[in-house]
Amino acid sequence: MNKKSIRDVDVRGKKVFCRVDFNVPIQNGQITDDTRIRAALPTIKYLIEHGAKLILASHLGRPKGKVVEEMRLTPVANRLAEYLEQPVYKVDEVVGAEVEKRVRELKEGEVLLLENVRFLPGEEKNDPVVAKAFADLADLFVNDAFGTAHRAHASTEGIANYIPAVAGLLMQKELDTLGQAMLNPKRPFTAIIGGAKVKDKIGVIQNLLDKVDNLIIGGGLSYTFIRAQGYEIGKSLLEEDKLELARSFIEQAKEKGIRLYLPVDAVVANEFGENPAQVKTVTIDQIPADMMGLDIGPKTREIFAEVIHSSNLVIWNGPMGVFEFDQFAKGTNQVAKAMAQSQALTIVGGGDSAAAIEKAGLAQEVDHISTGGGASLELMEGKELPGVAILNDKE
Ligand SMILES: Nc1ncnc2c1ncn2[C@@H]1O[C@H](COP(=O)(O)OP(=O)(O)O)[C@@H](O)[C@H]1O
Ligand SMILES: O=C(OP(=O)(O)O)[C@H](O)COP(=O)(O)O
Repeated sequence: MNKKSIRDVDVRGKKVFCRVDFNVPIQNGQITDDTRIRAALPTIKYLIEHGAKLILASHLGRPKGKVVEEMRLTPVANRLAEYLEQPVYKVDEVVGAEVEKRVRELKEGEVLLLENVRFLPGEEKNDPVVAKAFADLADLFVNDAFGTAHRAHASTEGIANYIPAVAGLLMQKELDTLGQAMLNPKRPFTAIIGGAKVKDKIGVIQNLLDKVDNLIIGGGLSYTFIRAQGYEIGKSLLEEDKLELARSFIEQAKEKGIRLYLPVDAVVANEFGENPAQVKTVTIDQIPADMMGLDIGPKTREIFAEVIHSSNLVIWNGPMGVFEFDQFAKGTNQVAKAMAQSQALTIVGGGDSAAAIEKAGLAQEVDHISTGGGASLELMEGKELPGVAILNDKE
């Protein structure tokens, strides 16, 4: 990495604004997977041990510029305090007089966590006023939020226009590991894309088509492709305005000789939820009009696992189904298992995919779990991430 890191600067006695990605899944006020909090610990501990006055900032979910009570970072502050075995002071605001006062009171080695930065409308707009307000709190900006490095927001990019900016240890590790894997990718190279952020992920497929040998598409994302193939998908997730694009990807894959694998069967339900009244497995051309696909079916699971076993590099981003509910977790679990058993270099990216592999108890069996889904995909496509580009270069 040609960017400066926290090891290249003196942080003692300095106020350090450290952007982390604490966007963890929370259900009923409880954190269900804290991988991202644990991943940020090396940087946080380094800064504490080296005498920084640490201001931590993160987003949680997509509150769209408004205060959403369930998206406060309080449970995160509590969990972090347990890991650090020291208090994590928490403010209920992102900027303002109270925040400034608490920052002034910070002593070396103490930690203050700001409220969810996306409560401010200016965060995602990368409003210079907000970026400057963040910068005014600190002497140094540390970006350790790899999972959000593909967003040019006030706390990930804008702030670096005003104060010195360096990478954290997680950011450095992610960039080095993923960069290394993509330098000379082992072949056959397989990418598995799933999940629900269709709009975000469909774009990366264009570039992946120039890199991979096999492309597997599952999860919510796959239904736009299944529809593009001409099948009825009932009430399944559909991104209508991406149908043309999906069609063109199917064509391009054919022309380029890339094997594109889409689900051939699905587990469908009459409603979205843990225990729908009707659940059944159907072939992909038989999805009833009043049902929705919530997982890949058994035949698809088998095919996807075979492709994984025959590859030498596999990147996986996004669950194959609504894995949060056990009866729709089989596809995701089978992919996780195949990844774990594979001899290939295996890289898992994304909050939910990481949570799924953690939940399956297979986290130790893959080569790298990236804390970024969209970010790792964009990096592997060859794009420069705005939250990295803005950091100070090594001299
Ligand atoms: N068939 C489906 N229909 C609706 N949602 C789905 C489906 N398959 C997966 N999902 C949902 O996708 C979400 C994860 O998507 P995404 O955020 O894109 O993944 P990641 O965080 O791994 O990048 C999960 O909450 C999961 O329930
Ligand atoms: O969870 C995240 O991304 P991911 O789902 O691609 O892993 C990051 O925290 C970024 O969140 P965002 O996609 O709402 O900007």
